[in-house]
Amino acid sequence: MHADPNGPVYYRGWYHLFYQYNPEGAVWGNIAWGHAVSRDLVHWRHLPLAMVPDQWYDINGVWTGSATVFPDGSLNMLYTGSTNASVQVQCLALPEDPNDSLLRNWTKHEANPILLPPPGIGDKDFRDPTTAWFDESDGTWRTVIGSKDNNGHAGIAMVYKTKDFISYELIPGLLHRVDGTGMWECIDFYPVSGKNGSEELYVIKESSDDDRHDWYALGRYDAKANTFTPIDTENDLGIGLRYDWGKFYASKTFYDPAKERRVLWSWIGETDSERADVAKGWASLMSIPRTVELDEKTRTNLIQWPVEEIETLRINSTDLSGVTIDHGSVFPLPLRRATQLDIEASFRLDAAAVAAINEADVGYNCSTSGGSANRGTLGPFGILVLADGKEEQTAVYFYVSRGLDGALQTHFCQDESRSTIAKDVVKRVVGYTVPVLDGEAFSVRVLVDHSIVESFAMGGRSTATSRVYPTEAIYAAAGAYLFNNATSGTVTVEKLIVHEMDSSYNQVFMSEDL
Ligand SMILES: OC[C@H]1O[C@@](CO)(OC[C@@]2(O[C@H]3O[C@H](CO)[C@@H](O)[C@H](O)[C@H]3O)O[C@H](CO)[C@@H](O)[C@@H]2O)[C@@H](O)[C@@H]1O
Repeated sequence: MHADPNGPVYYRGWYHLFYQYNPEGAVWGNIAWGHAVSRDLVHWRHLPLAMVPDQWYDINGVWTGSATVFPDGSLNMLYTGSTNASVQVQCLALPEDPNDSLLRNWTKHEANPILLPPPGIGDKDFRDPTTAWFDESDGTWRTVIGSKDNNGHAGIAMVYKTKDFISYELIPGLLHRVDGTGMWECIDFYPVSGKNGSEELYVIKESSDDDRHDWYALGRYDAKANTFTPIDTENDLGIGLRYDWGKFYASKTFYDPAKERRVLWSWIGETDSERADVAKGWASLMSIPRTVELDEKTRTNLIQWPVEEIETLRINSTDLSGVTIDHGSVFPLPLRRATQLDIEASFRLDAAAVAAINEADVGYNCSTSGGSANRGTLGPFGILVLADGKEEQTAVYFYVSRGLDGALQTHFCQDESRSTIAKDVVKRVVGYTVPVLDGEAFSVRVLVDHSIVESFAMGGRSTATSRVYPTEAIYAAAGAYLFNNATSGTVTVEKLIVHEMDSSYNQVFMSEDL
């Protein structure tokens, strides 16, 4: 099985993805670093393991880490080792041959471990160093390490400074702390642009060991004071914004200098049983890589979007724009094949129906309000994918409600409850509210690939990823449908373009790939 993406980096023409990997089975354990490379983020070649647990300081696992690229183009890797006594320590690894653009062999530094848990921090609560950044004020590199403080069950982020990546000094105070959020795994910390001269903000992300979700907050970083301050305390880290409302954990970003963008990857685990993983001999996927930007229109959230290279897999495209769907109806899409799709859709509600709802409907919640079967005045409406027209379907939908203040509120949800008739599968309805600004249509992009649905609402303001295991809605029996399950009003499908997607076969690296 594989898990967390590690040390993603662009090096000498190749995108590198390392990842937590158990070479010995389909369950977590014996953690080494798997390694794959790509020229385009779409076609991948597997390389031999980059690092294995072979030293006393990482014999219980070569855990998560990050790459740092220096101004001269060289790079290093910081990672967590789980020692022979299961203490979490930080370690340094360097490419054995910097001229090898494939970065096949790594040397663990002789000074390892280079950092031990500081006083007051549990031996098992000190892991996952971030990519380091350079602080001009004192000429040191800074890296963040996540932990927890049992006093208040707080998640905490500590910053270390170093000149040589061998000796470190803990900067007094904490970069950030939020009570009640528990251990912060796999912290990420990076600036997001201020385009058009607007102020740059910072993103801090933690993977919550308590609830296994990736939470982020937007805020300001004061390097001198060593503090991150959220722009909105109600959306502080671990309590407000999530990268994705579905299955999405231990993610990591890197800056891609080739295309001047920040790219995000995540571990998408299985939601069926461990027994099923063992039977099939593998477990988990990596998400489609996503670009991450600040939403300049709202400045309250990020925008995530599949990297543009994914579009090279588009084959047949069908334009079905302009359809109107009446309330209480389902419309089958005339597609040749519906197991691998990239769907671009936008919807407009009947203005009269919107004006007609006066009563506040504040209690709507994707997870607890009955999913796509529960009918309201303005929703649910959207798309059914991996659907056989009978028993199996995954619904991707919007539901619009009116708040106590009279304003409309839009929920973007993904309903897995009918995704399979198989037992022993976790099936939920996931999702949350998504900002929709005046005049905007309800837009969604849905990527479907047999057992995964990755959806991006409102240009990427909100996303939801579901692992699904259809047993009937497969191959030729899988279809896609538009639906409007509202009790009144029509929905006009302003745009609907469905692209069939080609497969991207990933193979072992061959010399001719060079
Ligand atoms: O692989 C270690 C790195 O992965 C991270 C984040 O995913 O920690 C995962 C974590 O949980 C794994 O082990 C659990 C069993 O102990 C298992 O239940 C779970 O499914 C696994 O993902 O690994 C440690 C140690 O077990 C545990 O505290 C974490 O939750 C990351 O923090 C590690 O560097």
